Amino acid sequence: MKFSQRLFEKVGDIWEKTHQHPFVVGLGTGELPVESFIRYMKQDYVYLIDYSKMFAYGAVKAHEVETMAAFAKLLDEILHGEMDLHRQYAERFGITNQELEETKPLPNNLAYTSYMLKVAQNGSLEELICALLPCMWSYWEIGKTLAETNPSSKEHPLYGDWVTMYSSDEFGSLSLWLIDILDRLTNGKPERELAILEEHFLTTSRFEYMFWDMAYAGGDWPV
Ligand SMILES: Cc1ncc(CO)c(N)n1
Repeated sequence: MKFSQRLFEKVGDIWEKTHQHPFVVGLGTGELPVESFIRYMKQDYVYLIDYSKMFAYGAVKAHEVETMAAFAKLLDEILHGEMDLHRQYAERFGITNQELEETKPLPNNLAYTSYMLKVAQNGSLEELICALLPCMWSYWEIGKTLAETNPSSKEHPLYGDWVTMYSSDEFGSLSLWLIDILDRLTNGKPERELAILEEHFLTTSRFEYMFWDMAYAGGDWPV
């Protein structure tokens, strides 16, 4: 079995719960309260600033020039493509770019990005990919599922752009590219090393769920 298949099976229950989360369901039906979406968009913007740095670290950790170039290109695409979606949404709500950038991360967001960046700084390329992959892969799964189960969700006046971006083949190709690198790097690795990689994938899959929960319900510092 390919290692990516093993990972996918390992997090099956967590990802299923993510698909059933009221925030995710509400994005598809259009019934998500707008306050939750605004909180999500602001939190996700500062998340993406750290997330984009994962690709900079990817270029540092890569073993081949072609892989370095692909990570560098993706860094640029996140800063100018994916984050444009958030800037456009913000503009509709009268939120400036400065306000977006100055968003204080809520505890779950901070914990999530700190974990990912720690793995990127201290770990191997395989570890970095395993910490990063649930982000893009689970979003693609969500985008595709929403577009399939609610065919009109891509047309929704507010959430349609979100569903369109994350269900796209272009976005999906990022996951497929990382999955392919990971399967090549892990081929023949001892179980001891694979278990560490699996743990990163499991941890960031849990953080993904917690991010939806935070976006939906808040979850500020208790004191
Ligand atoms: C929290 C989170 N995970 C994944 C993605 C997909 O890039 C995103 N924008 N935000």
